[in-house]
Amino acid sequence: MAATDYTRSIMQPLALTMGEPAGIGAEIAAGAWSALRAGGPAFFLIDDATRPFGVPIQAIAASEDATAVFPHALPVLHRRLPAVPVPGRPDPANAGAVIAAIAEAVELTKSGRAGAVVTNPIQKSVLTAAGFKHPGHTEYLGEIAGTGVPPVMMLASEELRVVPVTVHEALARAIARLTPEMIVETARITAAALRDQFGIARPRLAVAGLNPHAGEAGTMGREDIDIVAPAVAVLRADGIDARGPLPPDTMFTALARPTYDAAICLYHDQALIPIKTLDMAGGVNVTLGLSIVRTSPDHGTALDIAGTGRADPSSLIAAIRLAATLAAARGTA
Ligand SMILES: NC(=O)C1=CN([C@@H]2O[C@H](COP(=O)(O)OP(=O)(O)OC[C@H]3O[C@@H](n4cnc5c(N)ncnc54)[C@H](O)[C@@H]3O)[C@@H](O)[C@H]2O)C=CC1
Ligand SMILES: NCC(=O)COP(=O)(O)O
Repeated sequence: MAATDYTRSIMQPLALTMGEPAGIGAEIAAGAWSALRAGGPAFFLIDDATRPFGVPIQAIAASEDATAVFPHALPVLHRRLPAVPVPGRPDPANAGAVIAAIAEAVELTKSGRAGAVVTNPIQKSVLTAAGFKHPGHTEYLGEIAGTGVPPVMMLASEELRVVPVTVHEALARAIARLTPEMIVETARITAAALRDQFGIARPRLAVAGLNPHAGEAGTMGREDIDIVAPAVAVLRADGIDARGPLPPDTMFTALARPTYDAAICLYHDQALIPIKTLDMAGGVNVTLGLSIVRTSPDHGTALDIAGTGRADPSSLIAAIRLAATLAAARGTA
């Protein structure tokens, strides 16, 4: 599904954040390095270099050192963690370092010293308890790398792209505050990104309904008539190839998926359940509407298996490859 391919020779190294130190971030970073060291895009990890990684690592002093080190060792930009990480047991004492790694990766990318940001998963509740004001990376990145439009979450795999209009909030609140304008703005940003970053000349958008059978002509809820249909009309008047509201239970079938380039969904799980069910290992989270390229694996911190050696690095590898491709297309790599 990616529009262009990356070439290591023209790449700035990608900045990979530590994520939750008690999660699987270090393990999947090591797995991704093993898979990519012989020819994939070079990256460096912002993390505590004194931790065990299970692969050869080399502490680097600056991002510029990463590409030469990468074929031989995982380059680690050393940032000390206050508390020694224990797999499966997040320590709020490390929250500041986790957030600082995200901010540093963004600064390195903005200043041209890294090609893109790839984030390892964070334990959102731990950061919130430590005072972090944002519910996730997406919202934080909108603040520190925004472009004047809301940041938009897209999850992309070979078979499907999904975009939730509302993201990290209670379902009841998401439905209560949904407006046609929110759908239109999200869909416009998505269409622009598909055209400019993914190389799709005339993106086709499928807009999900909210209610069973997209409201069944208003007999199962009026939101599809009052909120979703007017948004689709505005998009079509704009010249965007948008359809909907579509019955959400059938729009992700094998027959339906090839008929659109992205599904605009109304809430987090309407978007993420189909893509994770189809391809948890190949799905990538990419933030649209930023001044930089940012991708992430589609999964979370997996505290239940951290430290067991069972973590699959496939989604992180896909995230690194997509970041490199998008950065090359933007000319930042
Ligand atoms: N981009 C990010 O920072 C994200 C962070 N999260 C956070 O992660 C935390 C845990 O979330 P959960 O809902 O439990 O989802 P999760 O994805 O961490 O785990 C769900 C299940 O999938 C398994 N799993 C996940 N990744 C795996 C991998 N690479 N290899 C093998 N098995 C894997 C886990 O072991 C678990 O059984 C939460 O705090 C959540 O907010 C979740 C998604 C994305
Ligand atoms: N479920 C996806 C998710 O939570 C990712 O959030 P973000 O940290 O990338 O904003």
